[in-house]
Amino acid sequence: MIAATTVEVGGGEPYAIHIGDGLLGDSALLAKTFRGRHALIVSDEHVAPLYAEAVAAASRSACTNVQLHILVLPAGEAAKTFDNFTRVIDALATLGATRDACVFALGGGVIGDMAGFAAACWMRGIDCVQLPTSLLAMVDSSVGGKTAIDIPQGKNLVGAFHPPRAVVIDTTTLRTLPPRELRAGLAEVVKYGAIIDGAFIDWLDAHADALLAMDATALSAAIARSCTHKAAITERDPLEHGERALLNFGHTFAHAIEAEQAALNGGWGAGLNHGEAVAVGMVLAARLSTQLGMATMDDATRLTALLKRFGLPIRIPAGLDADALLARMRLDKKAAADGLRFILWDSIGHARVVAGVDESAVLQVLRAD
Ligand SMILES: NC(=O)c1ccc[n+]([C@@H]2O[C@H](COP(=O)([O-])OP(=O)(O)OC[C@H]3O[C@@H](n4cnc5c(N)ncnc54)[C@H](O)[C@@H]3O)[C@@H](O)[C@H]2O)c1
Ligand SMILES: O=C(O)C(=O)C[C@@H](O)[C@H](O)[C@H](O)COP(=O)(O)O
Ligand SMILES: [Zn+2]
Repeated sequence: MIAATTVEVGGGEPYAIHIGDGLLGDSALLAKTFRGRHALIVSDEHVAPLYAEAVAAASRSACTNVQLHILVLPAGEAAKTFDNFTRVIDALATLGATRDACVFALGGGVIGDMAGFAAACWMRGIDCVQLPTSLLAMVDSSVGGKTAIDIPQGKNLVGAFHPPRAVVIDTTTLRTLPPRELRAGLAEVVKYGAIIDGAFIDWLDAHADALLAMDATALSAAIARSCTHKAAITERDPLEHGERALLNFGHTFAHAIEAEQAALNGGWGAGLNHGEAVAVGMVLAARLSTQLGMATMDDATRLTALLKRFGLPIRIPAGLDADALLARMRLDKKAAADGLRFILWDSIGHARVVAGVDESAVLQVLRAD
């Protein structure tokens, strides 16, 4: 049994991130996060059969007259659509959810983003408690309040900032997570080391085998350190006016890869998943930093080696065209009138926003892969 930890997120809308074993069944904890009588548990077809009943039981014992519904959506990136968003809204309407209602987002980042967006929109904003069950959702998507759905033109293009009421991370749910999804989550863990915590990269190097073997102590430590970074950055800059953009390291490339794969292969989720695309994107961002004379090639090589060790892809998938990827990047949310903005680094652990990046340098990096 690993000792439970809490990371507090301050600012205008403070909340707590609870990390520990078995927390989904902790009715006293759920009672603290739940104000009203209506509860909608939104989950997916893989996660709901495993964990939705535990959350429902805890909600019923937290509030004896709770009106509760469990909505089960298809799993995976292809489900992060307007249609499924509408299904969440319909479920809230059918439940008769009042302003003190709560949406419990039980699943990976897809469910967290989509259910969170519905909570942001219903009656202009009701509580959303994030109950992440994938490593990626535990270390990244459940914290910070970015919610969204995908549209054919790009990832997360329709969404809102809506901080959760609380985040409850039950680390025992990782026991059922498929290995590929564990590795995808490790990509976003590596990201924190890459952007602001070089010592974390040393730690990840030293604990890579333990993490891949699902060692509970190593995983809990990685989750807590990642959440602490994400909490601190999003507390200081909740709406991405500045520093928060660092969390987008690798994402200009990753989102272009994900969108282009979707266009060529018949929908979102084809090919690399988000974490895998971020791994490739971080390698490309590191190489672009070298190309622009900001950083040495040694740092890019070290990052690439760590991602490879975690079983993550490090190259653009075959068949994706460099010009098509560049065109996708022009709709990146960080782009502005002065052109593309990338998160690049001076060295491991020292990233910054770079505006007005020359497209020819980007193309050179894409073509060299
Ligand atoms: N809002 C943010 O700040 C933020 C941050 C990072 C990523 N994201 C978004 O998150 C999404 C990716 O999230 P993801 O990687 O969790 O993908 P996901 O939600 O598709 O989950 C991955 C797969 O694992 C399954 N799964 C999840 N937990 C499980 C468990 N405990 N046991 C068994 N199966 C389980 C899911 O059913 C799914 O098939 C992307 O859409 C990405 O854009 C958002
Ligand atoms: O929280 C953030 O800010 C991030 O950028 C975290 C990213 O890992 C995440 O993929 C996010 O959804 C990307 O945001 P977007 O604004 O580029 O869609
Ligand atoms: Zn991401």
